[in-house]
Amino acid sequence: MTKNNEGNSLKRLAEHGQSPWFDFIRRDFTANGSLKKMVEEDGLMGVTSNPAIFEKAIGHGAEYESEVRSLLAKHNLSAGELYEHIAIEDIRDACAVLKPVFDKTKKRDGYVSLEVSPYIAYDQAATIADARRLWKEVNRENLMIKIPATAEGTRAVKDAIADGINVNVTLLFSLNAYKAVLESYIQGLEARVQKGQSIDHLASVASFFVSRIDSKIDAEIDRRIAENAPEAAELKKLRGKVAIANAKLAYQHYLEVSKSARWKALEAKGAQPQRLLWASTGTKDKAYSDVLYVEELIGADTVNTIPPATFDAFRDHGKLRGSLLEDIEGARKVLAEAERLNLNLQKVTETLVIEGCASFCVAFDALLGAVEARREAVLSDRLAELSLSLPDELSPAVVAAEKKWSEGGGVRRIWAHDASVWTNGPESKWLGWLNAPQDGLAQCDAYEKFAKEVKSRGYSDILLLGMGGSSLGPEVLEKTFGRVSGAAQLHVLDSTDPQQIAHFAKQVDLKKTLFIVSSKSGSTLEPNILFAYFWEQAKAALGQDPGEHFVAVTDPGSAFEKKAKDHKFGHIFHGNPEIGGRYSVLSAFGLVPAAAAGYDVRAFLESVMLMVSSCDGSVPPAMNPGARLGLALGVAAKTFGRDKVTLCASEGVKALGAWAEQLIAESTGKIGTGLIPIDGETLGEPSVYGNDRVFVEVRLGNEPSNSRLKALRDAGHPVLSLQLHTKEQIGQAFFVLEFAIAVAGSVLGIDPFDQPDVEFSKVETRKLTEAYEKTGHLPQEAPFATDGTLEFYADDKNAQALGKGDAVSILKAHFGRVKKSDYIGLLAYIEQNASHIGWEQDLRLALRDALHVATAAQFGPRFLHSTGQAYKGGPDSGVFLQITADDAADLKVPGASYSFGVVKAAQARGDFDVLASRGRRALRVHVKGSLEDGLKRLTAAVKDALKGIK
Ligand SMILES: O=P(O)(O)OC[C@H]1O[C@](O)(CO)[C@@H](O)[C@@H]1O
Ligand SMILES: O=C[C@H](O)[C@H](O)COP(=O)(O)O
Repeated sequence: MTKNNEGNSLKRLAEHGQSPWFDFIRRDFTANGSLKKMVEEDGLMGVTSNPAIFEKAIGHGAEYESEVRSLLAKHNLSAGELYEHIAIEDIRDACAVLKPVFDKTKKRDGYVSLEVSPYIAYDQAATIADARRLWKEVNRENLMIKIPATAEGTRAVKDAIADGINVNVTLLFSLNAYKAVLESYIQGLEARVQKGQSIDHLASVASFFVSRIDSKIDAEIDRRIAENAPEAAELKKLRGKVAIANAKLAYQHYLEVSKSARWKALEAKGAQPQRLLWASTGTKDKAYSDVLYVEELIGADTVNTIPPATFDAFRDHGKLRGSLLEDIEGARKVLAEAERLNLNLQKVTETLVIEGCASFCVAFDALLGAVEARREAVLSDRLAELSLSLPDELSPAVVAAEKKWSEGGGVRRIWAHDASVWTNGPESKWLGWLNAPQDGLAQCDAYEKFAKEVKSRGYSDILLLGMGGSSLGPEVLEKTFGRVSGAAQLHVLDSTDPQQIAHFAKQVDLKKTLFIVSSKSGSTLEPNILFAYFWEQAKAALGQDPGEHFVAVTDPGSAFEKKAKDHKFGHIFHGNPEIGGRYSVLSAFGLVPAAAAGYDVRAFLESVMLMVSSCDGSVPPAMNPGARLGLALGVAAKTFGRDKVTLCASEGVKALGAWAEQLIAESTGKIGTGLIPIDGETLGEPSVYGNDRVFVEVRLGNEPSNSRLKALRDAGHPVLSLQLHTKEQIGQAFFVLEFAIAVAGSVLGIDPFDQPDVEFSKVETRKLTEAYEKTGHLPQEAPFATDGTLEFYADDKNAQALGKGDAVSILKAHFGRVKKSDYIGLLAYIEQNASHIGWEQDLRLALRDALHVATAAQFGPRFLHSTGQAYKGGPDSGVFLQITADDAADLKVPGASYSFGVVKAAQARGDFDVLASRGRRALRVHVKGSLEDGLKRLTAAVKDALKGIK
């Protein structure tokens, strides 16, 4: 059929039964009337979008900026949510412009297509769920949901059609795939008919891609011609021919099915055919006509979605003829020839689907990354910022890891609770922390009511009793925010040291103290015995049962919950059993003490939610602070041996380090691997560090960055900086670090949510306290050497390695065992007070500066619930000096035959036994008599010993 080639060629496509659609969308184009003009003047009958098209529009179009700003002014939205708001609005606007076409053509044309997330192209259930969601959200009858024609997508097409959703099936390249798609469409219609539902309002197109096939096949032809293949001449003849031939045969299949009795039956019930839509019709090879893939594919009951340049070109010089039915035999020959010449169209089309899905994912990543960048710019200093300064060797490895995570959907899988991110173990049961801030906001009324009540009761002090995750978070909050005027002072006690307990008991006014006993499990020894002690103290002070002055924070059904009920506690707050202790700060374990101390829990959580959204599954790893930080930490440790995570925080948020220590060590330090956190080690010159360090800086406001960090950066050490603009953003730091450590755990190949080695010390301790209960004393032990008031203890293996000399010689032998990339752990079972902290600092810095290794300065038993896991289960690079002492005074544990002093001694010995049983290099020094004198002597001996170590 030859037609007169005059007038607007685009408009005249209709004469051949073909509908021109536009493969483009952009807000200003719709808003300024350009789209409408095309409808009116060019006979435009539909619009298609895809992730790449939206990437170009939203990612680069300035017109979206104000919308991002106004959306964020009203809600906290993630990049994914922002994108969807914007895209849906664009799609709806275009739907409005096309609605007259839709009405005029009686639902045949006038559609606007929106694609499901490209990330789920191989997941039938997720695809259908996304299709349903988008269909509902957009809520326009002239919407088409685009679904990729993977095997899974093709199956989802049937479900979507059966649901009454208009579908545009995209990324179709092969005849076989097309046949399956058409079958799916028909089955979907049949399913509706069977259910007695109407089918006359439904529309579907099958987007058959054209130019991409030629690009692939032509490239192979060119390669073989360049290699002087003997069949070069025949190959050359196929250039630019295969895609069109392939499309023509697809159309033949369409015509055949249209004639079938099965189809006629549906047609009789009002079914519209699933038209073939020629996609990818922009000319990629400049050697071909710029309207090639329009001119050669004109035929009845088809659509061509044309990109802007091709649209203009066709309007300008496109020629019309009914090309689609021309020379079908010739098309068959082209394909047979391609087969004979081994161009392997089947393989090419399979590859193109995979590549198509992958490239839409890349485009979507770029789009979401661009939206996230806009979001960050708008939120500005309401959001903490992460910046990574990575040395040359580490940087590409981290970028590669980000790419791998992007391709593997790691972040999305975390949010989907997919345990295969880690070891495919029980991890999915420990991800409640991801939603803790949101859950906390939902419970804010209860926290606020509690806060009011605490205030109205006029407490002077709040004493929190707990260990590890139950104490470290509240401690950070107290040290960071301090006392709120008019509210009580929060104290956190996490020790069995009798001096320390007595000190706390003296510090508070027992009559006006609210006690918070925090224990997830409810079975941890320390909070239980501390509760027993302070219950008695409060009772004596108040002269009555003090139940109403006690609050429990514990997981539902725990042993402590029962105790709290029996003791008629004023409040019992439940934790979430799907959150481990070290991940619990943004749940009741942090929020209850925060509320009691008068902190604004709601504002705090609202700020955290901004970071939650930054770490969302929609934010590509390269832009996602949680993923970036975690990948940098994981890769630095795993591939470059930089496993000493050296924490360095501004004065105002310095307390964060102790919390981060537990998170890092207990989460990652196991099965011989892990990150070793180093907190509070004053920064030194680059010369005192080995290449096993990564520095994590947490900066607050305008507090200057530690000047030494610059020298460290210059010396090639990685510095990962988190800039907090306000103290409140410490909540954001909690979340981003939690996320990062989960990611690092994946890189290390471990389950970051268990703590397999902690239990061992508890067992050893229990054995010792039980022995005490029976015999009235701890099992005898003898030092292997004594020097004045310093007694040295160790297992046989360590003792033999250290010899029986004086303190200096033993310490020299012990620290002489330190090798490059080891770390030293000082584990002091003494009161944690300013003077002892200073003493430990002095000693650790002397060790670091002499031996150039990382040093950890800890107090027992507190660290047992924190870094203790890594010291036992992590890499065998620790050299430990345990310090114990005679207690100047002791305190009885009510209801037990032992005292706190005995518990502490048993804990130290249990800890040592496990270190020794793991073959760790460990030495215990016990100070007899005056502790202060003994500590001085010990420091002097260590310093002397260091002089003799090369
Ligand atoms: O809150 P709980 O159950 O008393 O546990 C306290 C701490 O003890 C540990 O289980 C380690 O012993 C930590 O993981 C936890 O934070
Ligand atoms: O639906 C339309 C397709 O997404 C589009 O035509 C793809 O074209 P391309 O191959 O030029 O990317």
